[in-house]
Amino acid sequence: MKLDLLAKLRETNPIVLNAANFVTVQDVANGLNALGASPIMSKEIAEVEEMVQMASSIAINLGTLTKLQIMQMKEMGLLAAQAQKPIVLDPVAVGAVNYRLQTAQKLLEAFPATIIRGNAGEIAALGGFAWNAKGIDAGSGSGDLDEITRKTAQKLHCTIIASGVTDTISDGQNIAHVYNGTPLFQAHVGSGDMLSSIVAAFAAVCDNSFEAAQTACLVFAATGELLVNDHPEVGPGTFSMYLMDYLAKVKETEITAIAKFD
Ligand SMILES: Nc1ncnc2c1ncn2[C@@H]1O[C@H](COP(=O)(O)OP(=O)(O)OP(=O)(O)O)[C@@H](O)[C@H]1O
Ligand SMILES: Cc1ncsc1CCO
Ligand SMILES: [Mg+2]
Repeated sequence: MKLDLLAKLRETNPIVLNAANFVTVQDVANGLNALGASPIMSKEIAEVEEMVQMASSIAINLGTLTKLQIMQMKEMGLLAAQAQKPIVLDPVAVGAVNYRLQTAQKLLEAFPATIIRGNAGEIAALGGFAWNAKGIDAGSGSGDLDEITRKTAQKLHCTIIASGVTDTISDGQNIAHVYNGTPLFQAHVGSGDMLSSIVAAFAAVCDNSFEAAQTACLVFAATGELLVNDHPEVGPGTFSMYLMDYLAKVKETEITAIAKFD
């Protein structure tokens, strides 16, 4: 686990360009900013070229897509791939909405994702595995998440993160798990969107996408766990306030002290 990437991220302050969804856009921007990256959001195709040029990595979120936005996302992905900048895709609800699955597949035919971060229902859908996804939530399934994650990474030639109680990460060969977290992440809509953009921030400061993905998952999940340990009274509202505070101040040593991964 390369936790020293957190200091590198804060020193480098990488610009992360986001095609965000309109539900959680502010949490995504504030989460990136609090952690030490520099967020910028865009949905205008005319500015894509300049945006990609200035960005260190990009995060494409399918949460509230429109036909116009899909065109912009495709252009963003193509230009980022040409410039060899890391591309993170968050395939929101592709397990529940067929149009979204087809859109994600078309985008992935147009450009390669470096890392795809979704919940179990979303990753299973991309990999072609049976799962009962529920809207934006993971839903339920009985498949082996290690196998689903590894095979989906092989199929799509990228690093895959299947997040949840345990985050499962694979580059198609290796498998890693992050066991930290708190159920309050589920009570806050957009935890996954924040994680995807934070994955992009780590990918901006680390050439190895598998390592960047693991570190991002540990930093985010452990930060949530630390804040709940310090403030056991938090509910969904105060959790998200504290999450911003803790993303800004969390130290590598504090994460190391509670880290649970393999
Ligand atoms: N029950 C849980 N216990 C501990 N951590 C959790 C739990 N559920 C989710 N997490 C953590 O929440 C973060 C977001 O992952 P999640 O799988 O909930 O994304 P998501 O379903 O895409 O969320 P959203 O749609 O709200 O953006 C990850 O860091 C994950 O480890
Ligand atoms: C609730 C919701 N609907 C579309 S995107 C989104 C935020 C979680 O991704
Ligand atoms: Mg999600």
